[in-house]
Amino acid sequence: MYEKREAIKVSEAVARVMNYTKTGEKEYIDLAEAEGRYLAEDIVADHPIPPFDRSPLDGFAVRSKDTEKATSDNPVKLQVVETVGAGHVSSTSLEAGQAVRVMTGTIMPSSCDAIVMFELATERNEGDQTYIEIKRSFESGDYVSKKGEETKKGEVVVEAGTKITAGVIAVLATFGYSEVPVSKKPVIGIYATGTELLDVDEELQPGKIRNSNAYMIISQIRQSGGEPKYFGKLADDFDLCYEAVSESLTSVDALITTGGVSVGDFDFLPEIYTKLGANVLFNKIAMRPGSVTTVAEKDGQLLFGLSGNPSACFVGFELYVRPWMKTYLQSPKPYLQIVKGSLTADFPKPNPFTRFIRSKVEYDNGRIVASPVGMDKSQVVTSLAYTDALVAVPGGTRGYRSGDEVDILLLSSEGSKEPIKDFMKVREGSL
Ligand SMILES: Nc1nc2c(c(=O)[nH]1)N[C@H]1C(S)=C(S)[C@@H](COP(=O)(O)OP(=O)(O)OC[C@H]3O[C@@H](n4cnc5c(N)ncnc54)[C@H](O)[C@@H]3O)O[C@H]1N2
Ligand code: MOO
Ligand SMILES: [Mg+2]
Repeated sequence: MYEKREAIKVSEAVARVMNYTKTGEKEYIDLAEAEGRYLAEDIVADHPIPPFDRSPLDGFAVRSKDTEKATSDNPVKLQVVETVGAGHVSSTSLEAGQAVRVMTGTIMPSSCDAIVMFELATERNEGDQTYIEIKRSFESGDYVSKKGEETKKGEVVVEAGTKITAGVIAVLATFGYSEVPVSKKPVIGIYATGTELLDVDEELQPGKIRNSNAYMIISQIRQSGGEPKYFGKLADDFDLCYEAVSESLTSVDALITTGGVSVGDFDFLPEIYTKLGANVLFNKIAMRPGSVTTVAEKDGQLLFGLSGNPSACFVGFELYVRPWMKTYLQSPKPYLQIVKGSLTADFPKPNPFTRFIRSKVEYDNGRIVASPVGMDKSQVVTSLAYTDALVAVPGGTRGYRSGDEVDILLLSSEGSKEPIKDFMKVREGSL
């Protein structure tokens, strides 16, 4: 029997999901494997950077007071008594009128307090002695890269929840993290439901289509920092689906199903949630695509019932699964980043529900513009290939014109700490 569903707002649906956040445990992994993972701890500098006063130039380490009187007419002459490369420590205690030849990165010789770059010194040999002439004075500290000038000991250099990029890896290596504390990846189970589904390597048959959603979701989970656990596809059979869903819950942090959440005769997810005794957080959202996206909770574990329609499934993941996963990974920015930019094409459809137009963002004269990438229907798959943003057209509007300023949800940005609020309306009347 068909049951009418109450549509809730997108912001409310996200908030209900986020009432069930968890954070992953900490584990240690090899630095070389750490890219793309999320830090489980603040990284605190256990030593200053630079760790010692050093020369930032190839040149000569000098005692500044020896250069006090140097001018172009009256150059000061210093004797070069040693050459030291980075990694070595000067063994000389300098006397007045002496200098040490040093390379970039060399620890400052103890009795020197300034660096004169090669370009500012004239070198000459007299017998077996080398001398330099300097035509200007140097202050104490001139051109010395001071210990701790970049980072003081005890400073937090990277915060917990940060995604590990090449730059973070450089910092971790600097501070000796051969093993990196990261949040365990949330294990997200996936079931694709539908008797019509073929495996990717199967020939098409009448009435059947290939299962694209499972592979799309696997990729979305990885992109959000999680570990997909694909259980396979299920034919539309209640007992089969119930058993499979109920059994899988023991081995995952959350479960995604795709398909079978609407009101069709073979849409079994709603009944499965009932039989499991799960609490349905919502089963209708005032959005397109993905209005039938359903989320249920059993003993604190979430079951994301994404739509079978590919675009609806894609959008449902980005809006509801992703922030939950990012919070598991301790990201301080779990929500989708929203920016304002202009639309490059008319979008004349009236919208009772908020519409998320699959789009691609680009920069035009320094401004962000979003171009819709294909047919705007829930069942469409091909437009997803170019989608890296969703343009939000709020419910109650009569469509937008090219050039209108709109809210753009960026899918390839790390995220935002601000939860989704109501989207900006350009106009309420007809075009
Ligand atoms: N009477 C009504 N009918 C429908 C409503 C409604 O409100 N009243 N909602 C429509 C909307 S909106 C959507 S979205 C779909 C959602 O359907 P389900 O989530 O129940 O998904 P299915 O019925 O299983 O499949 C829908 C569609 O998607 C294809 N599909 C399913 N799984 C996959 C997959 N893994 N890979 C690729 N494509 C998949 C499936 O073949 C169907 O064509 O319901 C509307 N109906
Ligand atoms: O849930 Mo459907 O995708 O809104 O079209
Ligand atoms: Mg259905």
